[in-house]
Amino acid sequence: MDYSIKMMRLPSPAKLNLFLHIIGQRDDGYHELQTLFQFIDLCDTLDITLTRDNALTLTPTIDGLPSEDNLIYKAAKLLMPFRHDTTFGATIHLTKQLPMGGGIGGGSSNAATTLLALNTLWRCQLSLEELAHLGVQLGADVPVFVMGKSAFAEGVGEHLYPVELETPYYLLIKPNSHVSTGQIFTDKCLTRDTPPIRISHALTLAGHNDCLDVVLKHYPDVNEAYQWLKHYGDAKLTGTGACLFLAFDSLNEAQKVKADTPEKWQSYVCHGLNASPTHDALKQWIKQVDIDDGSEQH
Ligand SMILES: C[C@@](CO)(OP(=O)(O)O)[C@H](O)COP(=O)(O)OP(=O)(O)OC[C@H]1O[C@@H](n2ccc(N)nc2=O)[C@H](O)[C@@H]1O
Ligand SMILES: Nc1ncnc2c1ncn2[C@@H]1O[C@H](COP(=O)(O)OP(=O)(O)O)[C@@H](O)[C@H]1O
Repeated sequence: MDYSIKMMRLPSPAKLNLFLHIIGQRDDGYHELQTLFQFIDLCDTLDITLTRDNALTLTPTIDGLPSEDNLIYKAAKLLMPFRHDTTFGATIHLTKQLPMGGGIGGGSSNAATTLLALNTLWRCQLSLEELAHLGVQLGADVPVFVMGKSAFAEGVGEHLYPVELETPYYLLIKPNSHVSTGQIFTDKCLTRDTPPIRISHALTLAGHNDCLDVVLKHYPDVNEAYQWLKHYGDAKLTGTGACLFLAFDSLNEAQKVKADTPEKWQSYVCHGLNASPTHDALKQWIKQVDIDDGSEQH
């Protein structure tokens, strides 16, 4: 297989936390969670090209985020020691669509997509479990994107149990606030003692988000959006916010509520997914490269 001048375009999806229970706190201050992750078909796009210059180039620069701090760059750096050939480098172009810092995991998803793409292009041959283990150093949400399946998660999000969930349409609303995850987890009023549930109950339980009350208290704009969305059904917060979501059986119903959404908030209609589209696209790419190489040899 000739990977010498290969270019890959992969989607990098967002996630929702359908519920997020805080069941305790570790000695190092980190909170023990039980959460249900589902992907949605709202995605960034990464164009990754293999180079032979042992360098990493990331474009464009995101305002206020130096390239070295971008999780894409950090993920690529982590994988460098595993390259088949030390001349391998990469250029990566990010087309950002996902709102940042909204609890939908865009940065973690971009990191996971980078690990998956470069593992193939650089012929590192790491297993998904090994990539997830590397990725958790960058953020607790990276492993679920690496593994690529909707999952019930425990620990800080690294113990994953794949599950098949219903796949409704969602209306996703991004209030204008940027919620600080650290601030929410250090709030004295945060509920940290939700009784643990068994995985067998994860799919039947309505579930809740223990961060909701604290986020609503600190961020009036999120509170306003939540009170508004609640009129239409069981509105939920994803992660530590600021994004809110509501499930619908039909696309039409979701679009109707989107049309009513005040313009001051970004809103999106999307579809729940049980498998990450990154993995589907990567499989397609590998198949295509095999076909191309086969036809070149004849
Ligand atoms: C809450 C979740 C749920 O999916 O998602 P997001 O809202 O970020 O999407 C994640 O677990 C977010 O994990 P992660 O992305 O690693 O958190 P960071 O932003 O690095 O955390 C910022 C700070 O929050 C605290 N923190 C974070 C996670 C956790 N389980 N317990 C904590 O106490 C720590 O003090 C940490 O330094
Ligand atoms: N590629 C990236 N995309 C988005 N955010 C990134 C990226 N790399 C680093 N970050 C940083 O991570 C923070 C959290 O981003 P994101 O994953 O979008 O939100 P959340 O963790 O709330 O779901 C951003 O505010 C930004 O500073």
